[in-house]
Amino acid sequence: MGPISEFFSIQNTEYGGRACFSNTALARGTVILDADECLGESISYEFRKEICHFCFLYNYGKKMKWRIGAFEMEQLEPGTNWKGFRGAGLWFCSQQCRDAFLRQEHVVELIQGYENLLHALQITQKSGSPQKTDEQKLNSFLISSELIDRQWEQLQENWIKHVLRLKPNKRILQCPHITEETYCCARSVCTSLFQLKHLDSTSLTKRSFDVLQSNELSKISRFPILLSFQIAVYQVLYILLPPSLHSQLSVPLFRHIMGTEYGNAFGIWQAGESIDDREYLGYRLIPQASFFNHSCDPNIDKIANGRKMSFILNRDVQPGTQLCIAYNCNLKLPVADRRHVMKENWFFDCLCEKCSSELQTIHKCLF
Ligand SMILES: C[S@@+](CC[C@H](N)C(=O)[O-])C[C@H]1O[C@@H](n2cnc3c(N)ncnc32)[C@H](O)[C@@H]1O
Repeated sequence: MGPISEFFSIQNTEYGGRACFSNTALARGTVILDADECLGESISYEFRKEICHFCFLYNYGKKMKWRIGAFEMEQLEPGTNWKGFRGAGLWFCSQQCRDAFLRQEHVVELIQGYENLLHALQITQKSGSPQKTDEQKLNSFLISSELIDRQWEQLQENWIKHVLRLKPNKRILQCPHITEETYCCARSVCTSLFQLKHLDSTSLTKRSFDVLQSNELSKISRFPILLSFQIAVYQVLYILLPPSLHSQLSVPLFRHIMGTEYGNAFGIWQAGESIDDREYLGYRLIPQASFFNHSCDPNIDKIANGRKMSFILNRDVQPGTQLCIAYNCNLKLPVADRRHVMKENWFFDCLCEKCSSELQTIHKCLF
């Protein structure tokens, strides 16, 4: 994959896949990585108007003032009729953030994708509630990788072939009911498809994304209902993406996006509150920053500043030291509770140095 930073390299560990190790002795305060290239983000539906879509500012529930209107769209793409444009479900904290968002090359494709999804959500919301899903039944399936593969094969063999046989104007009828969750997830995949389409294939983000660890099986095994949810998101995108992004959508890429976002995404949190009190606002995927393992005694602090995420050493380290961050967990909890949080939220048994040594101590006391 090539180097990510001059300060560290990625190596295998015995306990938890790959991790980052310092190349030299490093001093406390060293910024070992500044990352601002996001491959996708998802803002929770209830907070969609309260978070700046560009810098992720959240101002204690205040609605963001800036939107994109038909006027801005006409400037971006003159000659297209933008009457009836709904703003693509985007809110910004300032004109600067809105303009920075609009300055992205080819951004009209992305806005068109968001707008289609928003339009479809609004139609579904007007048409009343969907048939109730039998969550209990869906969650009782015994999941294996073969079963997941089979479901996707069936989608390709049956549903996609059926849709392709229909006239384009009839395909919309095959779109599943869109919930707020489907909408948010589809939007996030839409962003990833857009970014991946326009990223240089040798860029660090692209190279990192390609080799991210997928947690598809562990997550779906824990919540089998997610398999049908993900298939529904795929169907929504298949029907609603504009042609420029539709051409990017394939089952393997979609599965990689969905499988990797779960274990690698960074939460977007309300700033300035304690870990137990702050609001969870959404998440974003920053592939080059996704090779840090978790430690319950992390030597790296992660600081979010607008779109940028900085990773800063909180102590001096020797060459070859593993550089770890803390995933979202209250580190003051006892070892069993911390490990429970990691298992429930991140689907792994934490084997960081602190947990290993505390577990050994408990073991020695008991036996
Ligand atoms: C964000 S990724 C970190 C990079 C990952 N190790 C890799 O090879 O791509 C998170 C995954 O790393 C592993 N991991 C991270 N911290 C760990 C820990 N303290 N104990 C065990 N596994 C860990 C888990 O498999 C987790 O799902």
